[in-house]
Amino acid sequence: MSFSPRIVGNKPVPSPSREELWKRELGFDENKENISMVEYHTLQRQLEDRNKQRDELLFKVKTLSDKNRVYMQKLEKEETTKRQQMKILCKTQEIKLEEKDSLIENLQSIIEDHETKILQLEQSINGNTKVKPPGESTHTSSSTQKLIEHVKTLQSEKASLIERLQTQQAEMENHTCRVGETDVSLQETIAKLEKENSQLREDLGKYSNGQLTEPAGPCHTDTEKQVEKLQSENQRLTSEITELNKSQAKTAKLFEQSNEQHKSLEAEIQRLKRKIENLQQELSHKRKTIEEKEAKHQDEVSKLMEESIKNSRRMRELMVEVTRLQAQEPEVVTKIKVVEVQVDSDKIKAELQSCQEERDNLRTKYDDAQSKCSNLSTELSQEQLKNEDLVNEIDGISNKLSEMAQVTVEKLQQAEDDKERAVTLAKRECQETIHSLQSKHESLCQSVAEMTPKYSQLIKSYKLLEKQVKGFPHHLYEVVSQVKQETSRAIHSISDHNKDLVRRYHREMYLRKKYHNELVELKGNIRVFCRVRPTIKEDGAGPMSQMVVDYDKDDDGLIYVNNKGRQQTFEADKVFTPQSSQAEVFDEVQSLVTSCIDGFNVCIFAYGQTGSGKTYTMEGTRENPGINQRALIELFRSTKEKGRDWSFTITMSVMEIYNEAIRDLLSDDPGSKMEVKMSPEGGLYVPGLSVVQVRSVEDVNQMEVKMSPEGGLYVPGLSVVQVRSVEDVNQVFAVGQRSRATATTNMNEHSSRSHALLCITVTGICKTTNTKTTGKLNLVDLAGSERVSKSGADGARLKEAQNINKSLSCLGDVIHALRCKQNHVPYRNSKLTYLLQDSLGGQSKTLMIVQIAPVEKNLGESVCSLNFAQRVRSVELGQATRKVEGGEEVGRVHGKSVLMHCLVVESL
Ligand SMILES: Nc1ncnc2c1ncn2[C@@H]1O[C@H](COP(=O)(O)OP(=O)(O)OP(=O)(O)O)[C@@H](O)[C@H]1O
Repeated sequence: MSFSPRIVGNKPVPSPSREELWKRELGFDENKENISMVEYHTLQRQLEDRNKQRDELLFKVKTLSDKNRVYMQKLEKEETTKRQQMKILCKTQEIKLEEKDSLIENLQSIIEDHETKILQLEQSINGNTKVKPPGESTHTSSSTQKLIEHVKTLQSEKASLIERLQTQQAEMENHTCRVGETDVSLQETIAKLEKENSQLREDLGKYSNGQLTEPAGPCHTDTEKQVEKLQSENQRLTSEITELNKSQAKTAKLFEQSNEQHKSLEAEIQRLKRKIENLQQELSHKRKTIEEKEAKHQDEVSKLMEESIKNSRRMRELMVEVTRLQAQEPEVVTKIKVVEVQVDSDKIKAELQSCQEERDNLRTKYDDAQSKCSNLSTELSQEQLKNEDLVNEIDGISNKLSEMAQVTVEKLQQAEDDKERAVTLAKRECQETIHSLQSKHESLCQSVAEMTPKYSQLIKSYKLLEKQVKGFPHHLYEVVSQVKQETSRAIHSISDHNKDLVRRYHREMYLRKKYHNELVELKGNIRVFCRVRPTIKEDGAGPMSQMVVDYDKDDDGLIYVNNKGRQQTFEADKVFTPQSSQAEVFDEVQSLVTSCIDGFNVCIFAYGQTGSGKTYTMEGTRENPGINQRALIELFRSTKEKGRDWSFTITMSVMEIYNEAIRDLLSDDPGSKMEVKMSPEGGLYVPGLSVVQVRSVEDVNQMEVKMSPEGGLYVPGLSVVQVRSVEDVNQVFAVGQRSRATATTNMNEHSSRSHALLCITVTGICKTTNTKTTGKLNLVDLAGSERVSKSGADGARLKEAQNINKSLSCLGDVIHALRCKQNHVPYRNSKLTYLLQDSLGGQSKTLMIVQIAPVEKNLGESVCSLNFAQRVRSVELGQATRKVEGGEEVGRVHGKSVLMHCLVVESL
């Protein structure tokens, strides 16, 4: 330690020595001798200890002053509550006393009234004792004595009640004195605590005076810290005080309960008072009636007395008169006088008699009065008895009142005792809690000392966390904004991708349509389907009925035929197995059928040997219709769908080719043969054929064909029926079937040896552009394709077979010529090819359904049919074209609009 000299003013002042510094540090005067190092250290230690003690004392003072404050508050509270309770008690007692006084006064006045009344009665009775019988007077005197006794007892009760009231007042005073004493004792304790407090302060002052030079900063901060820590303890103490308050509230509750009981007792007293009043009123009323009756009785008695006095006086007068008359003399005079006297005596006798009668009457009246008197006296005695009962009742009520007063006094006493007990208990509890709190406080101080480093550590971590938390929203905001940006970027990219996908999808859709159209156009060459019928009972049993046909699971265009141990593979555009339904078959031909609406010529053949299922595929059964009916239904549906922009007309003709002769199956004369002719304009036509639009079967049946052809290919006389619904179609089919059946002897045989044709023409006119399209759909159920050698026919059968073979081979030739792109296509070699010229040409769509019977015995024919299909399949017919009038494609197909026997008349 080194010190440099200080400059004070202009003079250098030497730096204080180490000893001086120590002295200053320890708070000694400069006059004190220098102290050694050892002394300094010991004094420093002592100073530290004293500081500690001072802190502790300060802390204690603080806690004590706090406690003192709390206790003072508690005491004040208790005092106020007690004062209030005392006030309430005093008031209630005063009210009670007042009530009792008023009651006593009332009773006294009643008694006085009674006494006066009794005295009056006694006086009145004494006045009448002369005429009354002696028994009555004794009775009245006994009743009055009783009344007097009752009054005396009431007075004694009153005196006892007054005594009780006085004792209660004395008790009240004692209680107030006791409360005052407790107040004084509490104030004394407060004063003691204040004294202790002041003493502690003085001690503190002493300590602080002994350490004047000591820096107060750190000590003050420590105490503050301790104070802060103890504030939490104070809170706990306050909670305990609230508990104490609760216990006090409990005592208050008890007090309230006693008050309630007191109130109920008061109500009972009130009720009894009312009852007493009622009884008193009744008593006074009865007394009044008695008085009235007594007065009446006295009047009557006095009247009777007066009358008896009057009578006795008259009697005496009469007697005197009689004696006077008897004493009179001489004879004449006496005679006269005797006569007179006799007369007078007679008169007097009569008078006497009347007087006696009168006296008798009076006696009877007197007797009556006596009896009335006795009755009245009995009534009076009864009334007196009643009075006695009332008096007894009043006694009982007063007894009850006294009991109740006693009970209330006892209860009040009990309540007071309870209250005192509760107060002492609360005091004891307070003391206990103070002790426990002191011990708790000590333990808390220890725990606080232990907790401080942990607390500082916690504060550190809290500050760190606070910093992190403060920074968290900013960080969160940053992250959220980043995520938002990323998500918006992702959404934008997704939406862009979606837009791209939509664009691509639209493009794909467009391309798909385009390619589909191109495919349909490419498929405009002859397409070949193969359909294998299921085995039927006609196939029989045995080795010849073995299945020789198999299919490829992966390729529905391949069919395998087991030809005597050698498996032959044939290709088709689609192979229908025996399990394939009519609907599945139609699904595949549907697009071809509907292309007829667009103005394409379509021809669908069913090719195959007899019994291979051609008719089943084309016509089907009633329950399971084939391509013919389904095609028409689909045409109706599609044309209806397009009906908003287009108006369509569907017409149909049904015909057959048998032995190279065309027959109109809708005609009235189906047997008549028809010819295909070319119109003068260069087309084929049937000379003499009437062309008319028919709308129903009836139209067909009734029509007269009169129109002459205007040119082009036509079948003269061919019936053309417009159909609008499936019902129309069924009717037309029925007519066709009927015509076919009537013309032949064996329908089955006939059907297998003739080609059945259903020609449907769909004419559409666009409502907006006035464009007209005409498409034809030819559905042909060919005759059986079996070879003549196999059938072994001769004569007519041979001719039939030859014609069939001819037409089928012609069909083959035409297809071959088309395949080889020969200049000449031999359409005219058979009626069938001639009729199907439009549908087999380069601008048409052709479908050949090759029917196969799957068993061993049909193997040869099946292989032949499949070979034919292979031949046909390889033919290239070129691109199909639409037949549109008023459009670009009209020129390409103009002049070929009339095919076979189908003549189309459009009424535009
Ligand atoms: N796919 C099939 N499912 C069920 N039965 C069928 C099927 N194909 C054909 N048949 C049945 O086979 C029998 C012969 O069929 P269908 O008469 O159609 O032969 P077809 O080739 O027309 O004979 P035809 O040349 O003599 O007229 C019929 O009883 C028919 O019901």
